[in-house]
Amino acid sequence: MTVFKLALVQLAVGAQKAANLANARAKVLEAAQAGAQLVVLPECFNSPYGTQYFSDYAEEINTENMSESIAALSSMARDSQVYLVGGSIPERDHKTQQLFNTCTIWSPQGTLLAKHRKIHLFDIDFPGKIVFKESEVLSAGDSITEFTTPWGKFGVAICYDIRFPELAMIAARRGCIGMLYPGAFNMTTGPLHWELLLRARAVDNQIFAAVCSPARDETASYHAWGHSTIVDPHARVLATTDEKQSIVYADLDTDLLDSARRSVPIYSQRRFDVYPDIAAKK
Ligand SMILES: O=C(O)CCC(=O)C(=O)O
Repeated sequence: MTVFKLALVQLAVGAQKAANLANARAKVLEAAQAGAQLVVLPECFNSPYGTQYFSDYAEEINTENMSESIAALSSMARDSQVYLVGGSIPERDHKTQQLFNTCTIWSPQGTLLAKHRKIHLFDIDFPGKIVFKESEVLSAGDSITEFTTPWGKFGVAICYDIRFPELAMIAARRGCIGMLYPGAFNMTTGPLHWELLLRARAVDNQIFAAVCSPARDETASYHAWGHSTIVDPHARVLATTDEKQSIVYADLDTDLLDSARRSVPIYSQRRFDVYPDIAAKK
């Protein structure tokens, strides 16, 4: 049996970047103190969420010459000795000047393990409820992201990416034991789909899945749903919260992967003679 502790930091995020970074650092250290070995921060944790903010808060991701948020992430991983999925920040590509919504993933030594640029941009028009068009300012990433820990591999994707089951399916079939999603759903699609999508990704693939939101700020232009949640390979909710700043913890037992897959053996029942295996390497 291998058990490790996952923590989701549902962070209160405001307009001051330095305060957001200091708060993230304090909460990551608190999670590590409580025994967490893998910690996730929310989507857009260094800036308020909104297309009007991305350019002002954007940073280049350069480990040779670290900018404010990148240096903060590296040192919070190192000082707390955890694997850190660093939520996301608006990234400015040095060469093209394009902006991306990007998650960086850090080792307990503070080295960059991987980076995920949000692949599916959040462009929705829910009449009378919410219109949001990330593509007005952001460009989309074009690669699938995973990283390795002592407990197994994890796939990473950002918020709206969770609606595209292919990413979790590919990660799981390539051996990932879980999907980690920094996210920031809203007051319309949060109650409708947040938990449903997370549990669907888990049950489809019999993996762990977790989604980490910012806390809700009623004074901000975007009201995040909150409710950061961790589910197991049976798609049971292991831990969740409300809309306020908090840390959500769960002990993940990797034996559950085998037991879920033995009980409902979809891994050996797939019919790639009838439909293609989208995870097959071309
Ligand atoms: O898919 C949704 O309903 C919300 C997605 C979102 O908020 C995002 O991608 O940032």
